[in-house]
Amino acid sequence: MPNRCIRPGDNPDLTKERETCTFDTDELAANLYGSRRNLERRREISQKVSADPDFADPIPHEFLSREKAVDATAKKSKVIFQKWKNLVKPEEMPHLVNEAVGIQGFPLALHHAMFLPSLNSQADDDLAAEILPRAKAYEIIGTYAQTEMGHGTNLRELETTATYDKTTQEFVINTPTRKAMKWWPGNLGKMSNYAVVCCQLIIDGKNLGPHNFLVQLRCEKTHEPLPGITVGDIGPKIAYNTTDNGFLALDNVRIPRRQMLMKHAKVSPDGTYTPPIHAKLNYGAMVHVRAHMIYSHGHLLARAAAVATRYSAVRRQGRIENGGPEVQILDYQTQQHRIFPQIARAYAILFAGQEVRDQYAKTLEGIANGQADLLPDLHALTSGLKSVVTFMGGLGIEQCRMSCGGHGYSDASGLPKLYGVQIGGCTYEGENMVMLQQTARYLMKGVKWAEQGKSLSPSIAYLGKKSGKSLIGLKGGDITREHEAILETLEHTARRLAIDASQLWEKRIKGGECKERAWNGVTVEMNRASRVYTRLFMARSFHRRLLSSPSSIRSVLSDLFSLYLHYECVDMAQHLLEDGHCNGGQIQYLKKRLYEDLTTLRPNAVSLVDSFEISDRELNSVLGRRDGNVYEALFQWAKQSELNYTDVLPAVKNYMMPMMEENRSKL
Ligand SMILES: CCCCCCCC/C=C\C/C=C/C(=O)SCCNC(=O)CCNC(=O)[C@H](O)C(C)(C)COP(=O)(O)OP(=O)(O)OC[C@H]1O[C@@H](n2cnc3c(N)ncnc32)[C@H](O)[C@@H]1OP(=O)(O)O
Ligand SMILES: Cc1cc2nc3c(=O)[nH]c(=O)nc-3n(C[C@H](O)[C@H](O)[C@H](O)COP(=O)(O)OP(=O)(O)OC[C@H]3O[C@@H](n4cnc5c(N)ncnc54)[C@H](O)[C@@H]3O)c2cc1C
Repeated sequence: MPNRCIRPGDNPDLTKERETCTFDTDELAANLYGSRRNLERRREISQKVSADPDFADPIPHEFLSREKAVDATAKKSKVIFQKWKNLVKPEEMPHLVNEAVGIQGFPLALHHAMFLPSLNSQADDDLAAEILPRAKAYEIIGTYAQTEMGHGTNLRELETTATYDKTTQEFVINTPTRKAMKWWPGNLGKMSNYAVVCCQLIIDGKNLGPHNFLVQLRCEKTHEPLPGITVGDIGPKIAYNTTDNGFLALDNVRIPRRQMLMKHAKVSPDGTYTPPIHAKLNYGAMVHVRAHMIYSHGHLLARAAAVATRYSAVRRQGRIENGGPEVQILDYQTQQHRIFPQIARAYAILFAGQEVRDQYAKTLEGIANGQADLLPDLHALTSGLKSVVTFMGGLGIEQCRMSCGGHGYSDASGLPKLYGVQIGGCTYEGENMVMLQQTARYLMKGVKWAEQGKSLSPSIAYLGKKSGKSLIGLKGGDITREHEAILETLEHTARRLAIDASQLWEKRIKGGECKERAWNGVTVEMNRASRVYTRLFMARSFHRRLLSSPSSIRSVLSDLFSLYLHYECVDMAQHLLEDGHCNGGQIQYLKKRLYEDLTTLRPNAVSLVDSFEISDRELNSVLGRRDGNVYEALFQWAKQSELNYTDVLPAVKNYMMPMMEENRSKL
């Protein structure tokens, strides 16, 4: 089958892998990216970025100091948002940014991810008309400043205040304590001159809760902080080090009334407050990022899987049979068991990410027409997905890293940085344990609605179904029926965990605890229920994609889906067994099927990651390069280390040599 990755001069092991492929890699890539046209555009952008001298890197970012890396990233960002701005569609921008600057952030990341979305969805018409054209034209750079040093999760206790002064029709924005300083917002430290700042709205001494305000932070001409504003960078982090996550203190800074984001909640000139149609519409920018980060985190896992798979095809180490040749490490069952589930999960996350983006768009349409009824379902789903996907992705990337042995520990592999970026997602946009509880709240309502025979939205329709016996392992050789049997078992498990958690909660309440304390006593079980609900959604979403896929890729997607389901079930075996819905024999059957899947997928493994269609530049990994010529490239990469600029380092000359000399002279 055609695999356009085959080229002369490639590592022969990798070429052999591509020759055994049983499907059209372009067809799968086109399906993944929505159409042939989208795939072609993706390639076009990759090629043009590589050819643009403005994006050339004299040395890899890994060897730059933080300051130089920030500088290089800003320089390229200017090229993107001036020269390239009109050459790509908005939906192509993330790919362009990944290609041109990489994954560690850039000066306009938060401008795009949260500043513009906040203004778009929360500013009233007047403010939007004034500020949006300027923000969209990059005349100003903005960010989203919500988290404080003392509070990130519990937004109700944020301390920054916006007190309305009727006499001047202004808000006075103030940071009352050290721990009330805004702390963490991306691009706040050095790049942004404006921010949407989340503050407690105070009118006539009454606290009306967190609301968003547009605040200018720096002079548009000099970029110096304005009077009353203290702002800076919070320092180096595990990753995202080209992002200036920042701190901000506001000392009674006055802004006009109309700079409150008043599309939903409003304050009139005389100080009358009008609440929004849904109390949490002020949190819209977070829902926006949660809805979009699923897909981008799927892509991070896809990259790691691509690196580990390609490298494992070219790396030869050890023998499986005595006297045989050294084998490709991809032939070890343990290696396949480490890596192939990550390929399947990456596809699953990407498919789910695309579905949830569509659901987000529909919810926004409703809100624009005054209807927020789809929001609770979306909030539950995005909260669950962001938590499950970031955690799964982190584990998956780490498995991929370890599967590359020593070279996986080197920045040359690209894997340590991928991991650092990925796990940031476990914390930002709501710490995972906290967001899973948001999902659980919705599930608890769903359990009650199901008991009362009320109609349920599609994502929780399973709560209203009746369980039959698990048919796993009992349906013979028909793969379609086996998929259905597993999905039904997952539905049962998700339902059972939600009902059990609900009963545990009720029991504690009946035992005399208040609802909230009782909740804290069952949150581990609540979060389990949320995870399985989310994993069920992901499995269903993958299944929908399989059923709608063209026949040319149906077979490979079905193999991948089988592996996905078998792996998920074995991973969740405890839940399947706990209530006796499945028995030990069925789990053994699932394991046997999983090991068969590894063998089935082996000939297509490299081609499956080729279909992620990630260019060498974007992948930024010596181990994962398309041509597989890793050893020479590793040496060339290491030679660029600044420690190699000279044969004898000053550190050696000044300390080690004198020490050795002194020790020698003592003899
Ligand atoms: C676009 C591309 C993206 C690519 C990635 C870009 C990379 C950028 C990198 C990083 C950016 C990072 C940015 C940030 O981190 S911004 C800061 C994010 N902060 C958080 O997420 C804080 C988490 N905390 C909360 O969201 C809330 O405080 C809370 C939900 C935990 C609790 O809020 P609270 O006001 O106390 O509400 P309740 O728990 O009492 O809930 C009441 C009710 O409201 C529902 N609800 C809560 N939130 C929402 C919401 N956002 N939308 C809809 N509904 C919501 C909640 O479920 C309750 O419902 P009920 O049970 O029916 O009563
Ligand atoms: C890379 C990165 C980028 C970020 N970018 C931004 C940004 O652009 N803008 C912005 O405003 N913020 C940003 N943040 C901040 C981020 O949103 C917060 O750190 C996050 O919401 C978690 O809040 P916290 O730090 O207060 O954690 P905490 O709430 O202090 O969490 C600490 C621990 O307490 C637990 N915990 C807290 N509350 C509960 C609860 N109710 N139930 C059970 N357990 C609980 C948590 O699960 C966790 O284990 C960023 C953070 C990171 C790491």
